[in-house]
Amino acid sequence: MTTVRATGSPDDGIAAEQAYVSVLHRRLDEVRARTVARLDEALTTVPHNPQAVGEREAAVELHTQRIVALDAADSGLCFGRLDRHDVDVPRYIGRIGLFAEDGGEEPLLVDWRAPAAQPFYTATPLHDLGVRHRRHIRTRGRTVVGVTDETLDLSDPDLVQRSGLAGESVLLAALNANRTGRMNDIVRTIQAEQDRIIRADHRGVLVVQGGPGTGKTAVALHRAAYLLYTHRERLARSGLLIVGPSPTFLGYIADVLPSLGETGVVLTDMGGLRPGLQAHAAEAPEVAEVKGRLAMVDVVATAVRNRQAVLDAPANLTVDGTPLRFTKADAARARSRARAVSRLHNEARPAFVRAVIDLLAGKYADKLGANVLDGGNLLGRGDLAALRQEVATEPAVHALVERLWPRLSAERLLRDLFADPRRLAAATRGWPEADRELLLRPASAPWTPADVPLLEEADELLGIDDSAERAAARRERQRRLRHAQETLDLLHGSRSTDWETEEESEELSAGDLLDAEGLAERQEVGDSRSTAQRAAADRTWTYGHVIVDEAQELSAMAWRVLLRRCPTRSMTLVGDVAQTGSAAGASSWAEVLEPALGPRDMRGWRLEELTVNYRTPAEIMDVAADVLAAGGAVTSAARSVRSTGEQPWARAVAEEHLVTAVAEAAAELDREEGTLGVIVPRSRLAAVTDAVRARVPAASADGDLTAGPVVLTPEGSKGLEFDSVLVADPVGILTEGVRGHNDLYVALTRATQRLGVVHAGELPSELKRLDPR
Ligand SMILES: Nc1ncnc2c1ncn2[C@@H]1O[C@H](COP(=O)(O)OP(=O)(O)OP(=O)(O)O)[C@@H](O)[C@H]1O
Repeated sequence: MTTVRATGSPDDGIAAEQAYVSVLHRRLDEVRARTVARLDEALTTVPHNPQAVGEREAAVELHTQRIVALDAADSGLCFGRLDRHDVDVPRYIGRIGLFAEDGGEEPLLVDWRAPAAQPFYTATPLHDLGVRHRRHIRTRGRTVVGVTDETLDLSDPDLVQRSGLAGESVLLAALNANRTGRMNDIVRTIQAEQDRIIRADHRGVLVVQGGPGTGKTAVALHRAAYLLYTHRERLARSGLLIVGPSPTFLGYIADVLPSLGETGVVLTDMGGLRPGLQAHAAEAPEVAEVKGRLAMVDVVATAVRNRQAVLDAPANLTVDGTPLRFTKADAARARSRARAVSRLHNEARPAFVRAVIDLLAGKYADKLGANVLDGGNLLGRGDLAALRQEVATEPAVHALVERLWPRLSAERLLRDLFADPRRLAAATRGWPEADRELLLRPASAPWTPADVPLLEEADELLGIDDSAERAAARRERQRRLRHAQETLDLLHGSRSTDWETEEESEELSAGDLLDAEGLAERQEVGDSRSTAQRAAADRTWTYGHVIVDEAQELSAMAWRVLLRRCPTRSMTLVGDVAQTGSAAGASSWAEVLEPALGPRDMRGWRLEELTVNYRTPAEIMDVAADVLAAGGAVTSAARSVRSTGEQPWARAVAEEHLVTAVAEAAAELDREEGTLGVIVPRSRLAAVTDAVRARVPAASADGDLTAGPVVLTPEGSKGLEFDSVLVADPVGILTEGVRGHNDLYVALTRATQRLGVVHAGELPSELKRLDPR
C-alpha cells in the first residue's frame, strides 16, 4: 500500500523543474552534436583495406544507433525525481543517462534501466529504499507542464492511504487517454510488480502469467529494453528475438522499442520466423492443432526416410550403348552405404551418388572387360576412372538417383507429403483416418503459421548438401591465395636489395608482416549487416534471449523451434492460459513447458504473475469475469484499476438484420473519440467487414489500426486494444471457437473505455450483466 500526499504548490515545482529540464535538453543537444560529428567523420573516412571497411561500418552503426537513441529520448526526456534521506542532491530519472561535461559524480540524468533508478518504481513508505520524496514530471516537448508529488515519509502527518499504485494520478491519466492504434511505452508509470519482472535475472525461462490488460506485452517490451541496456555487449552479438501472435500485433507494438531508443531486435510472428517465407494463410483450427502435435516429429522423420527409396523392380539403363541392370539389392546397398555416412538426408546424398556410380561402374567394367577378353577383366585403374566418369554423366543415372534419393528442400518434402495420400499414409501409420485427412491438401496450398515448425523440423533432418558451394568457396580461396602471393612477390620484387642506408634496410615491407594467407583473409569482405539483419536471415541463428508474447497459443511443435533458437534457455514467455484460443495451445503452463523444460522451479522454468488490469474498466471486467467462469476457467480475472461509470450494453436484433445492425452500431461508436474494434466470429468476418466498410468508409482494409475502425476475429484481436469495442454475435463466437469462452473473454477485454454487443436471438446467460439497449 503506497501512501501519497500532494505537496507544495505545483507551480513552484514546475518552475524549478523547468530550469533543470532545460539544462538536460541543452546537454542532450551537445551530446547529439558531438555524436553527429563523429558519424560524419566515420562516413568521410576513406578505408584503404577491407579491415578498415569493417571498422568504418562498425563505427557508422554505433554512432547511428546512438543518434537514434538520443532522438528518441528527446520527447519526455526526464520524467522523475527522487529526493533521498541522506543525500542533498536530487536524482533525476529519464529515458537515457546523461553526464555533465566534466563528468560529476552524480549523473545529470539516470537511465530508467539503471539500478539507481529502480526506487522510482518500487519505493513505498514501508520500504522506502532511502527515498523520502518522489516527483513525477510531465512535459510537452521541452516544456514542463505539471508535477505530481508523493511523500514516502511515514512520519509525515499529511499521509493519506491510497491505492498501492505508484504515481496514481499520472498512471490514471495515461490509462484514460484515447488510444491511437499504436502502443506507447509506459516508462513513466511502470508499477512495482511489473518492474520486478522487467529487471528479473535474464538466466533461465521466466513465465509471466497475467490476465488481460495486466501489461504483459508492455512488460515484455520494457524487459527487452532493460536486457539490451544491461547486457548490451552480449546481446549486440547474439541478438534478441521477440515473437508475437500476428503481423497486425507486430505493427501495433512496433513503436515501443524505438521510442525507448532500441532498434536492434528481431520482431516476428510464427508465420514470419522462417527466413524468406511469409506463411500467413488461414487454416481451420483443427488442422493447425494436428500440425502442432509433437507426433509430427516422427511424421516428418518418416517422410524423409521414405524418400530414401528402394526399387520395386530392377532398373535397366544404357551407358554409351551398354545395357546395365541396377537391381533392388543394388539400391538397398547404396542406401545403406549412404545412411551409414550421415543422418542428414541432403548431406548424405553425395555418398549415395558415389555408391550408385561405384556399383554401375563395376557392372560396366565387368561387361566391357568380359566383351574384350572373354571372361577375364584386364581394365586398369585409369580405365575404371574413365568408366566412372561416363556413368556419372549419364542422364539416366541422374534420373535414377533423383528417384531413389532426391535432393529435397523442406518445402518440397512437405508439399509432396501433404498432397499425396499414399505418402501421407506411409508417414502416419497408426493414426486415426480423420486426423490424417486433416493434413491432406493440394500441392499449391499456401503456407500457414502451423507449417513453419514443420518446415524447420524438416530442415533439421534434411540438412543442406552444400558440397558444390564448398568446392566453389575452396576454389575462390585458392584464387585469392594465388592473387595474394602474386601481390607479395610483386612487392618483394620492387624492393631494392642494394640498401642505400641502414634505416632503409630495416624498413619493413608488407611481405615481412604478412604472408599470403593473412593477406587473402584481409581481402575477404566483411559482413556489414547488423546482428538483427543477420539473425533474421539465418534459420540456424541462436539468440541470446527470446521473448514470446501470447505464449499460451504456441503448439508443442512451435515450442520445439523456439527452444532450438535459444539453446541457453534465456527466455521470457508472457501470456494468459485463460485466453488460449487455439486447440494446440496451453491450458496450463506446466502442460506445455514440462515436456521440454522439466518441472517448474527445478532449474526448468519459473513463474511470475501480474494481477492488476490496467486496460479494461471494472464495468466491462465484471461481464468478462462471468464469461471466464462460465467457461470453467481455474484462474480468476485480474482486478481492474479503474472504472468509467459507463455501462456496457447489448442490442438484440433479428438474425436477418444482424450484419446491418452491426454496421449501424459501428458507425455510432465511431463517432466517439478514439479507436474502434469490431470483433466477430470467423464465419461473419467477410460480411461484417463489407457492411462496416460501406457504412464507415474510413474502416481499415489491411489491419492498420491507426487508419480507422477494424473488423477482426477474436484470434486476430489477440494482444490488441481499442477505446470502443463492438462484439457481434457472441453466440457465434462461443460456438465456433475450439475454446469459445476464451475467445469471447478475449474479445470483451479488448476495450479501454466502452463496450457494445449486438446479437440475434437469446443473449447467453453469462452476458446477463449487459444493459439491454
Ligand atoms: N504501468 C503502466 N502504465 C501505463 N499504462 C500501462 C501500464 N501497464 C499497462 N499499461 C497499459 O495497459 C494496456 C494493457 O497492457 P498490455 O497490452 O501490455 O496488457 P496485456 O497483459 O498484454 O494484455 P492482453 O493479455 O489482454 O493482451 C496498454 O495500453 C498498456 O500501455
